[in-house]
Amino acid sequence: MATSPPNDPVSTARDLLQRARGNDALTTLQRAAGTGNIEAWYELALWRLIGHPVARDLPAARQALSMAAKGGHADAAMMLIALTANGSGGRIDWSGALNLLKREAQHHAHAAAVLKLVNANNLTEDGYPQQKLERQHLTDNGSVYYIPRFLSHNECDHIARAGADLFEPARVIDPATGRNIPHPIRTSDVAVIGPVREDLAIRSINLRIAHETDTAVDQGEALTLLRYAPRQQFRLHSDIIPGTRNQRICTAILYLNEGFVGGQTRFPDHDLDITPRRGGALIFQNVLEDGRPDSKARHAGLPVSKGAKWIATRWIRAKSFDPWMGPE
Ligand SMILES: O=C(O)CCC(=O)C(=O)O
Ligand SMILES: [Fe+2]
Repeated sequence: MATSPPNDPVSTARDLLQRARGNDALTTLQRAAGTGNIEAWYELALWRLIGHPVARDLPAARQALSMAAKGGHADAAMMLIALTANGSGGRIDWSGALNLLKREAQHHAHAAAVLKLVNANNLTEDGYPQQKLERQHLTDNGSVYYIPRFLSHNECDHIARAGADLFEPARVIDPATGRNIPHPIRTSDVAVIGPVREDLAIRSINLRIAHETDTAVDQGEALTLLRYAPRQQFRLHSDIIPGTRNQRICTAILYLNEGFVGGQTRFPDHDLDITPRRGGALIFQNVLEDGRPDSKARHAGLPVSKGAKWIATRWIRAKSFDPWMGPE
């Protein structure tokens, strides 16, 4: 049965795409965008970000987001602000992004909430903290340490919300069969808070992690949200990636909640169990001074037996890491 043709340009374009008429789809959107249709600009921006059905072009994506944002598109504005701050498709520009957010906050409640989170911190003009936080060394050589007041409770809630709609069960490709199978080690649900979702509250947290670990912010992989339901766990493992040229030198685990049963982070070789406390950050080195993997850094997220455990992990590489490239 024939369906009646959709009458808005975005639906029309998507419909054309479904029928493998990519060029017509693009023309439809570009025409609509030319008449000031902000949904068409937004859709064009998404295509440029995703890299389908057109090539990925981050500067062009930002241009399109800017057009949509100027017309009042709230999601486009938030994405533009994220990309401006993290330097996707342009130079890193915290203060430019903050100015955009201040303007946006006058019209949209979500932007106002993010601005409030950012303003609760005393930041440099590049968005970094002014000083380091109090830390507790858990090993003699300082390879594992804990920062009890790393996040405010509002920041914990914000991180949890920033990725919650993206949760999916952890999976890996089975090398034997090539099939996508449940992850044998990590049974939690995972959600990656990538560069497009790195709003200024998330960005300021990523900058804080860089500051505390004496690393450059672009060494960090995207902040990843993990949620463990009862019986879920992260079995004993090392965060090291075998054979990579850009090793995960250290890891920051942010504890977003408490009140569940179980779920401690255990380092068997240090005889260390860390009980998650809301707002705390556990940071540890995965490599020795000479850069070789530290076998004692292996650790586990013990099974949760009651309630849900929420954390956010940032794995930090030896050199800069491009969040727009897939895993190597
Ligand atoms: O859940 C935990 O406590 C450990 C998480 C972990 O090992 C990781 O995210 O790499
Ligand atoms: Fe780990």
